[in-house]
Order: sequence, then structure tokens, then C-alpha cells
Amino acid sequence: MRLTPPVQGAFREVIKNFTYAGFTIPKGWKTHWNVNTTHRNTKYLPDPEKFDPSRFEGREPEPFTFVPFGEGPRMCPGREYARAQVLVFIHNIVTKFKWERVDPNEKISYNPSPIPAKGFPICLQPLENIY
Ligand code: HEM
Repeated sequence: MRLTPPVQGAFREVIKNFTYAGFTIPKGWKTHWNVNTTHRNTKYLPDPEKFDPSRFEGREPEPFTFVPFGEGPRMCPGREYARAQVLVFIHNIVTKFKWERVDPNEKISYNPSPIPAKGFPICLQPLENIY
């Protein structure tokens, strides 16, 4: 969700003039906020390319720094449903199966959402049959 977010961002219409990084952004313009670049902000996420789930242990990310579901009033209304589905899926696959990636070096392609280039083939063996 941080390093390969399924949704790349969204657009917002500017409702009043503002200045950002020395640029004046006029009212009426469309702006794009981007999940990927937000998730690689070294100010809040040191060593951003490193997969390190423990970076969030015992502390919440700063507001608006971890935004796979957006943030604010238009935040994804399906987020808790999506999180529950992912949790149930991961729980079952790691507790009931031994699993291995067929190609550990499989690349991600973007079109525009990220998707494993070969469809993420895996070998599954039910744990009850091998132990
Ligand atoms: C991993 C799964 C999902 C991800 C990463 C995701 C991500 C996002 C993101 C980034 C936005 C834009 C938020 C913004 O503009 O601030 C969004 C909006 C939205 N999502 Fe999701 N979403 C997911 C699953 C779902 C599901 C399961 C549903 C419905 C059951 C859903 C329904 C919506 C709707 C209706 C919006 C538009 C909200 C609005 O504009 O007010 N999403 N989602």
C-alpha cells in the first residue's frame, strides 16, 4: 500500500489562489495529488524505498503522509471494507498454505494501476499435507 499503491492519486479543483514552493496556483486550476511521491517523502519516511513494516509500529504516520486511501472529506469510503478483505486474504494464505513465488524477480507494470507483469503466479501447498 505504501510502495506500490493501487491508486496513484486523484484531482482537486483549486477553490482559491495559493502559493506553493514559490509558484502561484490560481483558483479554478485542476491539481493532482500523488500517492507514490507522498509515500517517498524523506522528511517523514526515512529510507523510503525500504520495505519496513516496523516503521509504523507504536506510532501513527503524520497526517497526510500515508495516503493509500486519500485523506480528508473525500477519503475512500471503501477503505475499511478493503482493509478487512486484504487482512482476511493474507491471514488465510499465510496460516493455511506454504507459498512461493514462481518468479521472485517478477516486475510490476503500470497501466496506470500497478499489476504484476506475469499475473503473480505462486505455488501453494496446504500446510496440513506437508507437516
Ligand atoms: C485497496 C483498495 C482501495 C484503494 C487503495 C482505494 C483508494 C482510493 C483513493 C486513493 C481514493 C481517492 C480519495 C481522495 O480523492 O481523497 C478513493 C476514492 C473512492 N473509493 Fe476507494 N480504494 C479502494 C477500495 C475501494 C472499495 C472497496 C470501494 C467501494 C466498496 C471504494 C470506493 C471509493 C469511492 C466511492 C471513492 C470516491 C470518494 C469521493 O470522491 O468522495 N474504494 N479510493
